[in-house]
Amino acid sequence: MGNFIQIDKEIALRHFRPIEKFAHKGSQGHALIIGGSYGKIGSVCLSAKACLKSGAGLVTAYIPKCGYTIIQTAVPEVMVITDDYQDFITSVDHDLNLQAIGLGMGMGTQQETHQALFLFLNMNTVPLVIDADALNILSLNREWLELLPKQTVLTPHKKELERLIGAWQSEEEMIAKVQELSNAHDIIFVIKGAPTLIVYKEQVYQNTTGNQALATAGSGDVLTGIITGLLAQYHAPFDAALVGVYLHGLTANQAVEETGFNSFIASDIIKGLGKAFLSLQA
Ligand SMILES: NC(=O)C1=CN([C@@H]2O[C@H](COP(=O)(O)OP(=O)(O)OC[C@H]3O[C@@H](n4cnc5c(N)ncnc54)[C@H](OP(=O)(O)O)[C@@H]3O)[C@@H](O)[C@H]2O)[C@@H](O)CC1
Ligand SMILES: Nc1ncnc2c1ncn2[C@@H]1O[C@H](COP(=O)(O)OP(=O)(O)O)[C@@H](O)[C@H]1O
Ligand SMILES: [Mg+2]
Repeated sequence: MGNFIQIDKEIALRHFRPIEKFAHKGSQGHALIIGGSYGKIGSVCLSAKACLKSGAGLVTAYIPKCGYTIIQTAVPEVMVITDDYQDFITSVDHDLNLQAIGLGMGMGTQQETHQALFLFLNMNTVPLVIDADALNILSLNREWLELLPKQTVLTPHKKELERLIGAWQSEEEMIAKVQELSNAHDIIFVIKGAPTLIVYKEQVYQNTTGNQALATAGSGDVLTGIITGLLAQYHAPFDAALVGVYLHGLTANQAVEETGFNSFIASDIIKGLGKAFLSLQA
């Protein structure tokens, strides 16, 4: 591993913005989570709940109709807008006043969803966190990177990153290719792994929290929700990514005494966020 800036408690504290005493849900920002398809609505439930439990004031989920009862039952605090189509997203229409949007989890890569993403990116100006299938669709339409707002946060795991930038022979080559895209489009990359790296132009940060308990379905969906929740609270995108990655991993460090590495699931990250936030005090 190169000599990267280590994301520890001191660094995370420097980039963290506590909630003010006289905050109200309107001042804590409104986030939109866009994703889901038949059989993968859970990824949006996880992401939306993580977004709320990261302090966002309001969270709305934009999902296909099949997920309506599921998410309203699973996460009653989250408001819902449904696509016209039953099983996957075919257009993204909303007239909400938003501070952050997280998208891609469980979205699938149907042709109609490609079109929906293209039209959405052409009209969107809200800060974005892009994950999972939205990344996979971007990989098939690389020219759409031009449409992203400045300082958009991308959160690929290694396979999603390979689809986006092509294969690499070394970590140095991977980082060089990522920095090229980061500089060209003003993009923040959260390269999820063990450990996770955050690359933004010339800067490379390495997370110091997390463990193999996180190798479980939905843990990346939860991270997208956490980063989107911090972004909705007016953190700068880089700060939201850095603090989100730090807290996400910290929940695993703090939980394994009880769960072990095997019995820690993505919902446990959400459950552990309170304790992780409490640790983030001087
Ligand atoms: N409850 C729900 O609704 C859930 C919904 N989910 C949703 O499912 C969608 C697909 O997400 P996904 O990451 O599973 O699929 P995809 O990108 O095709 O990767 C598959 C292949 O890529 C590799 N690979 C995977 N991870 C890697 C890693 N960390 N590091 C390195 N390599 C890695 C590995 O390939 P292999 O190594 O086997 O060649 C694997 O076979 C997405 O929208 C997500 O949000 C999930 O979040 C789960 C819970
Ligand atoms: N062995 C590990 N050590 C530390 N973090 C891990 C490990 N395995 C997975 N993770 C973390 O878990 C998350 C996995 O994300 P992802 O593959 O997108 O999950 P999903 O798509 O199922 O939600 C990433 O944040 C990654 O850094
Ligand atoms: Mg993922």
